[in-house]
Amino acid sequence: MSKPHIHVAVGVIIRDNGEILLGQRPKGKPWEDWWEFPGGKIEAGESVHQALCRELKEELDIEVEQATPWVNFVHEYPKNIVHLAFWKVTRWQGTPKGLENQQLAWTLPESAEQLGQLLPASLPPLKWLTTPNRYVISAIGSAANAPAWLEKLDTLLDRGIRLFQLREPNWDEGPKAESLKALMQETHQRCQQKGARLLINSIHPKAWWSLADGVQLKAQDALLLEERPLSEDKLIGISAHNLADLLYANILRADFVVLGHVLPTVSHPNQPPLGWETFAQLGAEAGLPIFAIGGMNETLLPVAQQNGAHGIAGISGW
Ligand SMILES: Nc1nc2c([nH]c(=O)n2[C@H]2C[C@H](O)[C@@H](COP(=O)(O)OP(=O)(O)OP(=O)(O)O)O2)c(=O)[nH]1
Ligand SMILES: [Mg+2]
Repeated sequence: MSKPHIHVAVGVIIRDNGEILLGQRPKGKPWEDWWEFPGGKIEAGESVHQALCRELKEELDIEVEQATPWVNFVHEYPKNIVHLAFWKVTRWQGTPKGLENQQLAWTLPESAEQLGQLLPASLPPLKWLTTPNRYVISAIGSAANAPAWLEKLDTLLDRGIRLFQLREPNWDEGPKAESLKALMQETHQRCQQKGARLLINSIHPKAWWSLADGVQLKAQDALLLEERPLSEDKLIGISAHNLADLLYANILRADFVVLGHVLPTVSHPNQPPLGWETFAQLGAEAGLPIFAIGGMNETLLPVAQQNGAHGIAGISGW
């Protein structure tokens, strides 16, 4: 017999200091005592947003004021298949109370598992939450431009950017040059000092990926792989342009996807942009956090998030 599908609206309620709210499932429900994000089943005729607001009122007595779609994630349990629509809730009225006699706890994502066992499908969001939401991509070109790049890097680190990508298809000595490797190592060291991460585009040698914090795979390079190419402690991003790329990112168990280009951009003048509507539709199928790329700048981060993005990525615009 085929398993039933359950559609659930889930609130990832986030305080300004990064803490999230978890609740312990009440006695008598399936998975009693396991920790989860507040939320519950979407009823017939309800939108996800309506279900989210209703569930958070019923379970916590809060009124949602600001919420954005984040990741739709499917998980197969022994008895059913759950479709979890994770939404970020960033503003609400009232103080959460356990109206179903459930225990509640505020915790940083990295400490959440100290509370006790979390539902299996609720573990991936803890890792996603540690992924920064602004992703800066290099375009340095040559060793002569290295001082200007390092100065820009320091400025961006000071501004709180915590995710970078080295991507130098047009490096004057070629993308495998020793001069570029040396600059990669200097860049990585400066990132490490500030707790930022540096990914290496897959046009560069594979040996560099694990010297840094992981890889950003071009879509066609991802398709050549059969499994996740690096261990869980590294980050894997995949550049996607269509639904097939997104689904393949899932198979490779990537950490996130960069999807675009969303708006017109000088780097792809002859290809039509996706636009926000298509971005949102495709993103809803990804099952992973998504960065919007193409014509982005920081003022567009809220727009991107309203359209389901985890964050924004780009070369210029910082
Ligand atoms: N709320 C929530 N549900 C989750 C999470 N992770 C996860 O696998 N689930 C699963 C467990 C359940 O099978 C389903 C949610 O159903 P539920 O029992 O909470 O639904 P509900 O609040 O509407 O409760 P009820 O009225 O049906 O008793 O989704 C999570 O983080 N939060
Ligand atoms: Mg519930």
